[in-house]
Amino acid sequence: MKILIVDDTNTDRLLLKMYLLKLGHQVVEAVDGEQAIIQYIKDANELDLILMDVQMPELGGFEAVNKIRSIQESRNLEWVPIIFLSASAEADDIEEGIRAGGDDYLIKPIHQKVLSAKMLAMQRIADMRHRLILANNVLEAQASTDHLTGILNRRALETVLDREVARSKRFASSFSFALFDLDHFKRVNDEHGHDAGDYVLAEVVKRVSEGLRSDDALGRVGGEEFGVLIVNCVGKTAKEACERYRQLISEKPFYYNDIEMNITISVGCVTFNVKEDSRESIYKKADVCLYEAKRLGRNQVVYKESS
Ligand SMILES: Nc1nc2c(ncn2[C@@H]2O[C@H](COP(=O)(O)OP(=O)(O)OP(=O)(O)O)[C@@H](O)[C@H]2O)c(=O)[nH]1
Repeated sequence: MKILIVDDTNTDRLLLKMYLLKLGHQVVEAVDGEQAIIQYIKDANELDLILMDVQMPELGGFEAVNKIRSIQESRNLEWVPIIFLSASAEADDIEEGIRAGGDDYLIKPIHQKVLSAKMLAMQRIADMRHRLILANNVLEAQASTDHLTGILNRRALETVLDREVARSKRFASSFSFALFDLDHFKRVNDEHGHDAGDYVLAEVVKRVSEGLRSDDALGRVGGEEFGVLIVNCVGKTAKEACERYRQLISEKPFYYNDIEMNITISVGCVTFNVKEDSRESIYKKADVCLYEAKRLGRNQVVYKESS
């Protein structure tokens, strides 16, 4: 485990450090409450345990832990178990420590056997926490991914759009947003089956992805409808980017088993107006352009400066 020891008494801190090193743990040190807070902010994602002395000058252990817990909450940092170390065995002190945000309390001087037994228990908690963090990462990735194509799903694309809208408003910069939809896709399913349709959807994503720049984001917003956030790109250049996506789909046929299919897309694109647009308004405007592209005969791009 990576353990933060907080103690203003050098001998206590060094003795504890030597013992923990002997048990195979990694140790970082802080000599007072303030340093402990700084160290926690720096290492929150790596720390497995904090051992906190209670009686320290300036910022005492209880106050330091109180602050650590509120920083953890407000900055959404990792929870780390905290054990207080104190010469006082008073029930009131133990109660105050746990209320301040500590998870356990050891009375000094700490018997080596008690310490090593506690470390064993903490190791189990640390292992469980790591497993939970890993499982959570997997779940988060799954919750933001479209299963069929592997790109962002609608919810995740909206989150990316929200971030870009906020960035644009802060820096008075702009971006463009495109919605595209496969033309007469129902026919693919009807004539060649759902598997062929699924293949086409995945292949469309592959081809359009080739035309994206690294900061752009592509997401599947509906059955056969996709959204593209085109960053730092407005006007003629945005329209050209959409033309590129359109051509990547129409320029060569799709093959599924021995079936040849000619696929096209219609694209609606708008540029974000910093003064008046929101995520919802730009989405609606792109949708109106897409509808226009369909109405004009499909396989084309309709681009409008947002006004
Ligand atoms: N294979 C497959 N088909 C899907 C999926 N999601 C939606 N679809 C199909 O997409 C088709 C959409 O049909 P429509 O909304 O009529 O649109 P369209 O045929 O593309 O016609 P236009 O958009 O007007 O050009 C329907 O047949 C849906 O079943 C999917 O995940 N896989």
